[in-house]
Amino acid sequence: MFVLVNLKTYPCDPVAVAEAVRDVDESTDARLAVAPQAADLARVAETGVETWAQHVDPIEHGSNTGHTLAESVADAGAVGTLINHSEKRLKLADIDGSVQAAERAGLETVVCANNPEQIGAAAALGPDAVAVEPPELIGTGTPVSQADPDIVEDAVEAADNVDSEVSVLCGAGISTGDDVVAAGDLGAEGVLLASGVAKADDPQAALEDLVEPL
Ligand SMILES: O=C(CO)COP(=O)(O)O
Repeated sequence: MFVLVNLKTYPCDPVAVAEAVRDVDESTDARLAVAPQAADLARVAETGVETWAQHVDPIEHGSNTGHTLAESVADAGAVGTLINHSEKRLKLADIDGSVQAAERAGLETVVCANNPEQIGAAAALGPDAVAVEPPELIGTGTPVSQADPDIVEDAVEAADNVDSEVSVLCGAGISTGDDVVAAGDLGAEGVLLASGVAKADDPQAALEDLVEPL
């Protein structure tokens, strides 16, 4: 299983969480990674943890003030990027452009979507993976893999119908090892999660619990 920890703009210490993710990664067969804010990418990557961006824009080098260039994200040490997170939604054409920009820069891509119908559309754009995250469950602590298992199974089917090479992750409310196991049982190859680790008093202990059954 792939466990991708999105730090959003939570007031955690990104380097401390990154070090915890790195240390737990060494003790498990699961693949762990962390997605800090763009401004924190370089110092997070310096810890040695697998580092992802939260977003890249559908642009090239040039006059694009305030945008996030995929090549700069890669130069800062990221190996992948989220695209179209529920909290950073893009137009379809821009999702397509961001996937192309990420691929141009050698970044792995996970395109997020709200439901299985959108997952099918996202898979058609050729990312490495898609992630289904029902917005109403994000940050609630109610895990999608238990509260809405159909949405995960339907997302897996929708992606498979379009392109069987595209992996499916799920996210929202996932905070325990049981939640991750349930996601895997529904066909997901990984989970996206945030508050369960980024807002935990002890992020390392939260991560150890998450990967313990994997
Ligand atoms: O949005 C998410 C991950 O990208 C999910 O957030 P929570 O794990 O806090 O529900």
